[in-house]
Amino acid sequence: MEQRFVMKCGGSTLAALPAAFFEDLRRLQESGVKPVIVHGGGPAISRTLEKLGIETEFVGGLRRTTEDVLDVVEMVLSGTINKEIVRRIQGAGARALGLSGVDGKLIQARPVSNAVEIGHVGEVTEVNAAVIEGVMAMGYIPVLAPVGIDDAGQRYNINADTAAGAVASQLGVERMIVVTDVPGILRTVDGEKRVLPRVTAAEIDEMIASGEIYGGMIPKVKAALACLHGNVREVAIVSGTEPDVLSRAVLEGGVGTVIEA
Ligand SMILES: Nc1ncnc2c1ncn2[C@@H]1O[C@H](COP(=O)(O)OP(=O)(O)O)[C@@H](O)[C@H]1O
Ligand SMILES: CC(=O)N[C@@H](CCC(=O)OP(=O)(O)O)C(=O)O
Repeated sequence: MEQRFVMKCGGSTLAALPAAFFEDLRRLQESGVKPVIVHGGGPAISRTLEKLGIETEFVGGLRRTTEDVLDVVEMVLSGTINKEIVRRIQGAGARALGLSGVDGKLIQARPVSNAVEIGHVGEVTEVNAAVIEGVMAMGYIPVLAPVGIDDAGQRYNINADTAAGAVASQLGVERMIVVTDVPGILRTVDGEKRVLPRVTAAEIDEMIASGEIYGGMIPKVKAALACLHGNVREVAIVSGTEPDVLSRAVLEGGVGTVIEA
């Protein structure tokens, strides 16, 4: 079986991911499935900025990224977090290769349209799929930090959901699994919070407008809607602490909230 998928691993859930999560990933890889990981690390970036006394703020869900902030973003994402995930995968007995979007120009980017206001934040223009595929062909799980680069060598801070969606599109995988700290998109029905098993683009628009989808869930649903074309036919938003969540989401489907093309 040759089945590929992109997994986005959110900073909100990294510390809570049990060893069993990475063992599940190893078993999937052993069964012939090829994962590509794109990770976040927003909370760790915020903690480090705070320790260094550098102010940080989010504008429309994106971190305002000055030159000083960019240094910390790269240090934390491409260094600490990227290597932590690589170590955990290796600890589970699988092979992983950690890279950022700067390495081999894996994630090429340009400034977002409101860059004057929010600084060095990027949007993806191109993903070097051939190198990612080469890493997979060697039997390694690519682990990508969402720092992008342009032809002039400028680095960009890219939201990890956006970067994962772009990687999924360009690799043409069938599924993207967004691993986070909630079991899916929640909606209050009869005073009770419930996970929506499926959600349409129209419902997403409605829930953003009503404030039922807010904060860090907004870039996830936007990235999902943006990548659902071509081969990408399903994005699942799942919790990383549910047993065997990855293998169930990849092999069976119907886990967490599913957004379909
Ligand atoms: N409708 C919703 N259902 C579930 N979570 C939501 C919803 N709207 C907003 N959220 C928030 O989105 C968060 C996940 O986004 P975020 O904290 O950015 O995670 P990550 O680091 O995994 O990207 C949840 O913890 C929750 O606070
Ligand atoms: C531009 C922008 O906001 N970049 C994010 C990159 C990390 C990220 O997206 O991490 P999570 O997936 O854990 O939220 C940031 O600086 O926090």
